[in-house]
Amino acid sequence: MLDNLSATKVSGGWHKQYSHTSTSTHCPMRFAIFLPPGASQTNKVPVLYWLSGLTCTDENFMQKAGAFKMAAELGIAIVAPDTSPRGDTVPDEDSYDFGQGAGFYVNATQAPYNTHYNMYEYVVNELPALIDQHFPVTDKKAISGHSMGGHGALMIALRNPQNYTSTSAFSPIVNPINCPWGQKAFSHYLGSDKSTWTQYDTCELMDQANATDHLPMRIDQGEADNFLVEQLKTENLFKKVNEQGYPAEINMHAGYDHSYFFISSFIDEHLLFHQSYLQA
Ligand SMILES: N[C@@H](CCC(=O)N[C@@H](CSC=O)C(=O)NCC(=O)O)C(=O)O
Repeated sequence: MLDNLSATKVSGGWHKQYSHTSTSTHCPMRFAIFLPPGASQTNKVPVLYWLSGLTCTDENFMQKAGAFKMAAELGIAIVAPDTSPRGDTVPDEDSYDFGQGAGFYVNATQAPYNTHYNMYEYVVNELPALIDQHFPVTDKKAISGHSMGGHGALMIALRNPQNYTSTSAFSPIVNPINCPWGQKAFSHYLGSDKSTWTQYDTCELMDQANATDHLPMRIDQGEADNFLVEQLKTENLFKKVNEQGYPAEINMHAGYDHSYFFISSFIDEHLLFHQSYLQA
């Protein structure tokens, strides 16, 4: 059952927030959806799933990205889930890069995280089924995200190419098994056996991708991003894309940092990129 928390008209469409009890994360989960003008059961629209980064909820992208005007024009719905399970019964840690707000889009295997921290299952299966059931959407889906959410979007698209028409990311963590954010999260959620980590690593997954499963991919990265060298490791993705001949466009931008100022500067280009595949 969906509980409607808010409904706000914007750019001729509607921004709505919902809560529901999740079978994947065993707690109430919140998500937001933008429905463009005219979306109805007789005029279904494609969906862009947006995965946010560390510390975010369903609200950061919706309030800061400035995506509604273009999404309304193109007739694309946008769905933004929360970034982790939440609540008093959900294990947490007093840090911004692990625990609540930092689910890393994996299915945790280690106690005490494995009851609730199943964001991979939630984003890949449960949420799209819920959206398909309750909203006027077609079966065309794209997936995008920022930072930890960029990792989630690319990784999920690489593992489930049949589910999506295209994928994109802003400032993604592309090689989490080799950066401090990823190593901290994966060691707690997945345990010390690093062979279980590679299934959630974009660079590793690129090595395994069949050419027939390649998806159109776009990445935008700010050159003044404080996290670029230590955490995001975009250069490792450049190498993989070249080695594998993966159809990814990686755009570096002088002067831009890691913030939503950067995302809002290029979100229209990402929506237009996805539009060309969603409407094909
Ligand atoms: N130092 C910050 C780190 C948090 C941060 O920068 N979060 C980013 C995502 S980082 C990678 O996933 C973000 O999107 N923040 C929300 C926003 O609205 O800008 C801290 O301590 O908070």
